[in-house]
Amino acid sequence: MANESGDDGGGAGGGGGGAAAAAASSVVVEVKNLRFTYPGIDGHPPPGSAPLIDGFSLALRAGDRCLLVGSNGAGKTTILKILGGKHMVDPDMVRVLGRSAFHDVALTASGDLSYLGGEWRRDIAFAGFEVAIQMDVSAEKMIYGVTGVDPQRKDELIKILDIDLSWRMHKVSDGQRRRVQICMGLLKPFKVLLLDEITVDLDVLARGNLLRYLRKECEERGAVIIYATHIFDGLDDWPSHVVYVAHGKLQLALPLEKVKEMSNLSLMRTVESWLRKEKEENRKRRKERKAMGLAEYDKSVEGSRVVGDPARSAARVMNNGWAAGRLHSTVAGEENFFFSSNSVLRQ
Ligand SMILES: Nc1ncnc2c1ncn2[C@@H]1O[C@H](COP(=O)(O)OP(=O)(O)OP(=O)(O)O)[C@@H](O)[C@H]1O
Repeated sequence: MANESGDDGGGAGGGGGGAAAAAASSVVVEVKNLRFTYPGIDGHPPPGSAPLIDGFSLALRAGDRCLLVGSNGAGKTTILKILGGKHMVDPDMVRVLGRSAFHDVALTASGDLSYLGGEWRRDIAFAGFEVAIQMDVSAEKMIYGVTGVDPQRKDELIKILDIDLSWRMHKVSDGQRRRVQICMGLLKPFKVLLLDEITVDLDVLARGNLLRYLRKECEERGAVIIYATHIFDGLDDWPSHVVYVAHGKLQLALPLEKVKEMSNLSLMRTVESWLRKEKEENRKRRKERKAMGLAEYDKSVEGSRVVGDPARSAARVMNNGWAAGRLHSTVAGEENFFFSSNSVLRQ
C-alpha cells in the first residue's frame, strides 16, 4: 500500500528495487486526491458546501487487507460507496483494477468488484437486479440460483458460514439471513471486495470463519479487501494495513506492523486513542471558535442531503447518458429465480 505522499507502505504486493515497475503495475485500487460532496436535488453540490471527502489518496496492492476506521460520520461508507461505483466522481480520482467503478459497469457486473453492505435486510442486489431477501424462498434457491459459480467455492462458503440450505428466508434470524447474503456476495472470486460492517449479526464462530476465509482470499489469490468496521474482535492480526479517516480526510494509512510499533495497545485500544484525541481536538476547536464569537459548529448548507440514491438523482439531473441505479426485478415467484452473483451495487 502507498499513502498519500506516495511512500510505499510495504503492502503485500509491494516490491523494491528492480521490481518497482512490477509493484507499480500491481496497484489494484488507486484513489488520487478524491473530493466529493453529496449532490443536492439539482444533482450538483449546493453552492457554498464544503466537500465531505477532501484530498483523500490511497493506493492498495494485490493481497492488501485494509481496515478502514474512523468515528461515526467520518466518511467511511461514503468512501466505500465511491469505490463501489455508487457515487459519481471524476474517473481520474478513483481507479479500481485500472477502471472507473462508476462509469465501467462491467467491473461490478463481472463480480471483479464486489460491495457488501447497505440495506441488506430488505433486499439484495445482483448486477443491478434487486431481489427481496426476506421473501418465502429457500437459502438453497437463493444460493444455487447464482450461475457460473465454482461448485467447490460454493460448498466451502456454505460450510464456513454454516448455512442450512433448507432455511426459508422469510423465517430466519437476522444473523442467518446475513450469512446467506455474505455467501452470495462472495460466490464469484472477486478481485476487490468492499465490506461495510457486515459482521454485526454474526456469531463469533461465523465471524471467525469468515475473517479467516477472507484473509486466505487475499493471501492465495491476491484479492484486495477494504473493510470498514467498529468491531475489533479477532482483528488484531487480520489487516495488512490500517487506514484512519476523520472528517473525510485521510489521517493515517499504515501497515499493521507500523501501527504496532507506534502503540503497544490492542488495535481496538489504539483506534480508541486516535478517536479520543480527535474528539479532544474537535472540542478545542469549538471552544476557540466560541471565544472568537463564531458559531461553534460549521454552518451546514441546506440541500446537501440526498435521500435515496444519490448516483441516480445526479445522473438524472445531469442527463449524462448514464442510466445509473437499480433495475427492479420483475421476478414474480421463486420458480423464476436467476441470479448473477455480483453483489450489492448501486442500490
Ligand atoms: N445521502 C447523503 N446525503 C448527504 N449527506 C450524507 C448522505 N449520506 C451520508 N451523508 C453524510 O456524510 C457524512 C459521512 O457519512 P458516512 O456514512 O460516510 O460516515 P461513516 O464514517 O460511514 O459513519 P458510520 O461509522 O456512522 O457508519 C455524514 O455526516 C453524513 O451525514
